[in-house]
Amino acid sequence: MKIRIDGGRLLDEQTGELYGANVYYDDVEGRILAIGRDLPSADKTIQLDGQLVLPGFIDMHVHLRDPGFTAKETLASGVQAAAAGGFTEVACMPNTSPATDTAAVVADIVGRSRDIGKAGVHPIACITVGQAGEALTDFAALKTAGAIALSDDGRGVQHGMRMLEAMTAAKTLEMPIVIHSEDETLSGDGVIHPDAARRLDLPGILGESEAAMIARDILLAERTGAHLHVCHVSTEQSVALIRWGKARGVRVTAEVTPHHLLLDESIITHDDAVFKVNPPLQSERDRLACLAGFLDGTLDIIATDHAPHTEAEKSLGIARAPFGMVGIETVFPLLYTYLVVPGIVSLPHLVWGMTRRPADAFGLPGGSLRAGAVADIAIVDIVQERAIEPAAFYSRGRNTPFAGWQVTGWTTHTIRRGKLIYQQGEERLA
Ligand SMILES: NC(=O)N[C@@H](CC(=O)O)C(=O)O
Ligand SMILES: [Zn+2]
Ligand SMILES: [Zn+2]
Repeated sequence: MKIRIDGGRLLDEQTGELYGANVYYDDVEGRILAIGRDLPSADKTIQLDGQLVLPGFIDMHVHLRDPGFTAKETLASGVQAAAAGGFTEVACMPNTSPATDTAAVVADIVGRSRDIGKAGVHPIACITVGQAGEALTDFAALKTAGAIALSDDGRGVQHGMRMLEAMTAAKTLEMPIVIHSEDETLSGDGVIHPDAARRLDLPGILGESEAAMIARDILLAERTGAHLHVCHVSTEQSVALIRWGKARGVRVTAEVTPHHLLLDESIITHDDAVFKVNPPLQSERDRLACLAGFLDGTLDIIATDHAPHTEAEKSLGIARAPFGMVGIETVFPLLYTYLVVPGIVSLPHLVWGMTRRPADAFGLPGGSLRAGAVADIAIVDIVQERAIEPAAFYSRGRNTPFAGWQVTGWTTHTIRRGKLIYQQGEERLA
C-alpha cells in the first residue's frame, strides 16, 4: 500500500528550518518514496494539521526487564511504551535474569520483540558472564545472534585489565563498548549526591566515581582503537574528560539523559525514592555542564536510561529502593517544553540528538527523512498540552520524578518501516 502523510511540517536536514511538505511511503517496502508538495495519489492518507513529522526516535539505553523482571516491564509493555514515546528503535540493556550474556537470550529478545511488532529492539549484551566482572562473554556469538554492542550496565567493569581485554576483543569485531562508569571503591554504598545525602542523613555517592572510570576507559579506548560509548554522563568532570578524549581523536561517544539535563540534587527535599537514580541527580553546576556538553556535541546523543521498577520497590525509601526512573514516554515532551520552547536548545539540535546522531554512532538505519530512507517516522503535536500522568503510561513502570509537569510535544503516531506501530489513545497490549 502507498500511504501519504499530508499537512505536516518537516525539518530541513541541511538548514534545520521547519517547512510544510507531505511524505509518501510504501508499507511493504518500508521506505519513503518521495517528500514534497505534489505527490502521487495514495491508498491511504494520514491528514495532519501542522504537526511535526520527524524521523523516528532512537533510544540507545533502555531497560526492558524481560526476561526475568516482568513485574517491572515486559517486552510488550516496553516496546509499546517506546512506540508511544515516538521511538522506532531502542537498544536494551543486559541486566535481565538470566543476564543477556548468551546468544540464546539475545536471540529470544530479538525474536519476541519482532513478533510484537512495535519499536525495533537491539540487544546490548553483557561484557562479562553474569555481569560479575570476571570472565568475558563470547562476543562473536553474541554479535551473530543480534547484539549490537556490549555493556555490563547496572554495574561498571571494576577490573582495568579485564576492560582492556574486552576492548581489544570488541575492536576486532567492531562492536562498541558501552560503559556504566562507576568505580565502586569510590561510590561505596552511597545512594544520592553528597549534598542531598547530608540533608537526609544518607550515604552519598562521590561524583569522582563516575569521572575516574571514564578517564580510565578513554585511555584504554585510545590504546585499543575500540569505540567507547559512555552511558548517562552526569558530572562536569566527566564532560571535560570526554571533551578531552574527543580532542585527542579517541573514538568516544556519549549520552545524556533527560533527568540529568532537567533536574539537580536540590529537588530531593524528602525521602522519596522516585528521585533515586544511578548516576545520581548531581549539582546545578554539573547539570549546566551536561547541557553545555550536549550543545557543543561532546555529549552526542540523548538516551533515556528508561529504568522501570514496581511501586512496591520504589516505596521502600531512598536507602533501600532500587536505582532508576522511567523516561521513554516523556523524553521528547519534556525536552521540547523545557529546553526548546525557552530557547535553550534548538529544535533541530534536540531532534538530531534523538535520531541522526544515535543512528550514526551505532550504524542503525533511520535518523533521517528523505526519499529512499526507511519509513521510520514520529509525528508529534506541539499544540496539545497536558500534565504528565504516570497512570496513563503504557510502561508498567510509573517511577517518574516528572509527574504533574505540564508539557507539549506528545506523539500522535509512530510509523516503523511503513507500518503504524502507535496511534495516540490505542489500547494497552496484554
Ligand atoms: N540507572 C539506574 O538507576 N538504574 C538502572 C541501571 C543503570 O542504568 O545503571 C536499572 O537497571 O534500574
Ligand atoms: Zn548504568
Ligand atoms: Zn541503564
